Amino acid sequence: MQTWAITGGIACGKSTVSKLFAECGAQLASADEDARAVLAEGEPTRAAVLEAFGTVERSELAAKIFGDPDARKRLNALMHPAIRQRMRAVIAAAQADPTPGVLLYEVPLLFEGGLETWFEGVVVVAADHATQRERLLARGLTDEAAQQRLASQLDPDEKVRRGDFVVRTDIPLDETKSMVVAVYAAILQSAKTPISSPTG
Ligand SMILES: CC(C)(COP(=O)(O)OP(=O)(O)OC[C@H]1O[C@@H](n2cnc3c(N)ncnc32)[C@H](O)[C@@H]1O)[C@@H](O)C(=O)NCCC(=O)NCCS
Ligand SMILES: Nc1ncnc2c1ncn2[C@@H]1O[C@H](COP(=O)(O)OP(=O)(O)OP(=O)(O)O)[C@@H](O)[C@H]1O
Repeated sequence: MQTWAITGGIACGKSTVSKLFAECGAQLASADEDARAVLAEGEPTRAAVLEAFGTVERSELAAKIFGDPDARKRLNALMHPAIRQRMRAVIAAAQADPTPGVLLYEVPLLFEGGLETWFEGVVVVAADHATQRERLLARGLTDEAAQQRLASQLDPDEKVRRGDFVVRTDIPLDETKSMVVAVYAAILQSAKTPISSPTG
């Protein structure tokens, strides 16, 4: 199975676009879900975060880290090794799976963490800055909290430059869907051709 990453700025539409790829046949995994899993009851990372931050409550952690780069670095240092361990296991299982198809891993901080080399290619989900901000405000974030979250990640335009394919979401959903169908076909097409075929 091929292993591809999907990334993009906050609220650019990674989850929505991933679901559209799943409708095309892709299997999905998510580093955000891995991040939740390592904070589950009984996980060593949960105890370490609780000790360092006094809480594992998501909104409280968000309030502590998005406006404070040092705190964010400390949380990343506690959580990222465990998240990466889970990711490696999922990727290894997909690589060992001879079934044709694509595993698409949603990794918000792919380029920030230098993880793009783990994958055969990268799809970047993009929306303009105004759309991103609008979506964050619609989720109930204050203007300040939205700005902090936007500032805590690599510039989305830079992500677009580094991707193999781009899917835009600041356009009507039907057009986004058409882009996904075209990109999925191109990913399948890009599968490495065997050096020799059974027919020689
Ligand atoms: C701080 C937490 C508890 C806030 O949870 P909350 O439910 O409010 O947000 P959620 O997890 O849905 O994340 C939303 C988006 O925020 C952005 N984001 C999350 N963590 C970070 C971070 N450390 N640095 C920059 N952006 C981040 C990503 O774009 C992510 O998709 C949570 O984001 C977290 O555990 N972050 C640390 C782990 C991490 O780096 N996760 C990103 C995927 S590896
Ligand atoms: N053309 C479009 N394509 C995708 N999403 C769209 C489009 N138009 C509007 N949306 C909306 O934009 C929002 C994108 O949110 P989504 O949760 O997919 O983003 P995300 O990048 O996964 O967020 P986060 O960074 O918080 O994990 C959804 O509410 C979706 O309905």
